[in-house]
Amino acid sequence: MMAADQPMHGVPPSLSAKVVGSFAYLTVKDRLPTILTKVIDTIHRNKNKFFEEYGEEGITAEKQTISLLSKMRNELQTDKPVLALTDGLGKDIDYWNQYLQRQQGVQGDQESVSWFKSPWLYVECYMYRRIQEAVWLNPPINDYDVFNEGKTQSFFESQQAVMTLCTYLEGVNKNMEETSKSQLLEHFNKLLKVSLWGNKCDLSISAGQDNSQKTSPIDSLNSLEPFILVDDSNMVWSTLISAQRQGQSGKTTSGRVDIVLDNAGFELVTDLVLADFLVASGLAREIHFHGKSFPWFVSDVTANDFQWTIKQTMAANHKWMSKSGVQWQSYLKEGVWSYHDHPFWTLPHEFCDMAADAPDLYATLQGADLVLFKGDLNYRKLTGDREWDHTVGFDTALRGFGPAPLCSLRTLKANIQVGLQPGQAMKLCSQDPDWMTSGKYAVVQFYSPNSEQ
Ligand SMILES: O=P(O)(O)OC[C@@]1(O)O[C@H](CO)[C@@H](O)[C@@H]1O
Ligand SMILES: [Mn+2]
Repeated sequence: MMAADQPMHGVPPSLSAKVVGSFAYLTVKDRLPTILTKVIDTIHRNKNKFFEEYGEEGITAEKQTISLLSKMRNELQTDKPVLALTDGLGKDIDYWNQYLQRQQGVQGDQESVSWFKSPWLYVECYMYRRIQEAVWLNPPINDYDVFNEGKTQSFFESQQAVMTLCTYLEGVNKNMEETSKSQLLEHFNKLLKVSLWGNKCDLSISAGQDNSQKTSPIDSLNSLEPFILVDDSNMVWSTLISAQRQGQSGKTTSGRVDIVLDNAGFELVTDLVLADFLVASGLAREIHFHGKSFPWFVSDVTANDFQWTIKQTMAANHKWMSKSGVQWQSYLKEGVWSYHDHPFWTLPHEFCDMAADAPDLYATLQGADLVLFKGDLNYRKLTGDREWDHTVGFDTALRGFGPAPLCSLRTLKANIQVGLQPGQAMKLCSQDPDWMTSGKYAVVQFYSPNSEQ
């Protein structure tokens, strides 16, 4: 395993809070402590609930969890060394602690692996793992999701947009038989872009503030088009088409699409709608969703969020929304859709380490005809969260990661972006200095290991 920031020929250094004034620095200095404070506040506000459920034991657990979290906030703010994990509960402990040791090896003995001196990707992931450690160490509240309130609220606040989207989906699916290939392509493009822009709605960039979708997601697409900096959607389409095979009976079968999910709330609904369309249109035979095994980066999808969202959609008092929910539930039941999680998704590793460090997950992804990676954090892990030149190819930044044809659907919320045209970044910088971190711009960036020379 390569630890982040390891000096390697031709590979740029990791983004880090050690660059004072950088986005990484501001995140570690301001956004992460704000998120921690909100977590502490949420646990405290739920004190009565814990008491009602568990009596005095619940209160003791609440106090101890808060005390561990305050201690961590203090370590962060005073740039203390990153500590080894001690909960002994997760299957991931050895990976985290080995990663810390390697990081120490990279930085050398003179400099400690501390919050502001280490790679941003590492310390940011580590904070979420330590939040989970604090919760896990404190039964009986150890299955409490500290981000649940924000995720459910963001779902309810996007109701109007969800209804619009499900109504649109119904219109598309109802006429599927008579749909020409060019109309199908048009629908595909729209729903792929809806899923792309759904990524604007994460709660980590806003440090937990409301960031839900209020306007019609379909109507906004045209005006958002100029903000897509790289648009490889035609390659996603051709990958799906070339995965289609003629069976012996003359029936066409299509490929398997894996979606590496990002946020719950509106973004998840956009992903489910896209997945529904892919299956209903015959562009995909099977969808595998990949989520997180514990609460992560404020709004990321866990198994619980996934099931809850489908149940809520089914129970909605809106004809097309509930119809969609019922359909999704039956796709799951029939195995056309499936939900998976793997500890690797909640490790700090760059994806180029996956083949060596999580060979089982790598092999799973190799079974897909197309893997869609949602969101900013997945993009950071795809590209290693490094100071790449903006004109470096996506394939170069992937550094050998390529289990299957893949595509990143990401709105830009961290200062990393590869695969741009010469001069494109400079122009953006002069027009809009925050272009990499505001979530206003997006990319649909594709790579296929099959097209390697
Ligand atoms: O992966 P997501 O949900 O699109 O974004 C997660 C995110 O908000 O978290 C970090 C902020 O701290 C940024 O890297 C990134 O923008
Ligand atoms: Mn996220």
